[in-house]
Amino acid sequence: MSRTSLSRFLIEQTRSHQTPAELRFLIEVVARACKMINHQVSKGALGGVLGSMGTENVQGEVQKKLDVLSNEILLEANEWGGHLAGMASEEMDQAYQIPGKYPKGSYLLVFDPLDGSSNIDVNVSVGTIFSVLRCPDRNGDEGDLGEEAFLQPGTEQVAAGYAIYGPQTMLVLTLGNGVKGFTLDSEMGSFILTHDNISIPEQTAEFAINMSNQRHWEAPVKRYVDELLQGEEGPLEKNYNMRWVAAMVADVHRILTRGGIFMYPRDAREPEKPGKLRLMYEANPMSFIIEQAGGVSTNGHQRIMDIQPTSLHERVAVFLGSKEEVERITGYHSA
Ligand SMILES: O=P(O)(O)OC[C@H]1O[C@](O)(COP(=O)(O)O)[C@@H](O)[C@@H]1O
Ligand SMILES: [Mg+2]
Ligand SMILES: [Mg+2]
Repeated sequence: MSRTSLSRFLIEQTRSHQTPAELRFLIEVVARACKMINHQVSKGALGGVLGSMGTENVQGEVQKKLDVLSNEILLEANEWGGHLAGMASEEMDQAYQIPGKYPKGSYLLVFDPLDGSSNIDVNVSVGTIFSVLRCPDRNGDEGDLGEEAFLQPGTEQVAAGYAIYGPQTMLVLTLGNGVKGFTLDSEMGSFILTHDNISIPEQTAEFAINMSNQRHWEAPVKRYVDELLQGEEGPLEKNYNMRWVAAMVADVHRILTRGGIFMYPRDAREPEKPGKLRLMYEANPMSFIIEQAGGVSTNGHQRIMDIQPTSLHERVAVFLGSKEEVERITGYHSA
């Protein structure tokens, strides 16, 4: 059987003028970093990588050892080989400018180095999410690359992807022309194309939401989930199943595989924040992938990828997945 590795797929993309060589190298470097993170994650207690660092990130969340280690792996790999102007991450207060390289690199890399990190210590799937933007032309200004360069709507992404470290390790990627899934062949050390043209069914009977927050939700979300729970006897006239892995990567991966709707709405716990998930390095890359697979992604009011970010660590409400259900809950927000 002839197999297509990620490298071969990317070379073909470049040959057919769909992906500039520089972007190809950048994706290769990110994929290599994901393999290294996978290796660290899989060591578990044997590698002394479980547990917390005793530090907090800029968002006041306790950092796990693997959050910090994964961030360092991505930074180090891309600093030297990534064709980048800068990087930004969930685990860093400020954007990071590639030393001495600017303005050579044409791209910006934004990432959540380890998503679902509360799952690490209980041996449940986690992942890495990334998004690639073009570095804006700064008209010869060689000063510090500030946060503003990164504040681009999701529609400006040139690539997005995630790695999932689960029973199988996979890399799921979009370059803006569909979604491909690659499975890590750990004996060969290569990602192999196993899921060509991933597409999400328009209809679904499966939802994902953290139900423990129900009392804090806004009225449209309460109404929608109440209708889901009524099943065949309710207005939606079918029975729904529920799943919640507590790692966006794993919940989105399930939706790409068999459909579904994922919701992390804003709620009354922290009313000043418009949701829990981060726009730049969780919601935007996942929305790009979901849309490229034929799904829909909104914040209840508008398409997530149309939102103009105002800060690096901005949060957003997220409703994404199968078209019919995402459009239904989005409609309830304006009813
Ligand atoms: O624990 P909760 O509130 O259900 O939140 C789960 C959500 O939080 C996240 O874990 C946040 O990601 P991080 O682990 O990168 O902070 C999402 O992946 C997931 O959907
Ligand atoms: Mg995350
Ligand atoms: Mg994280």
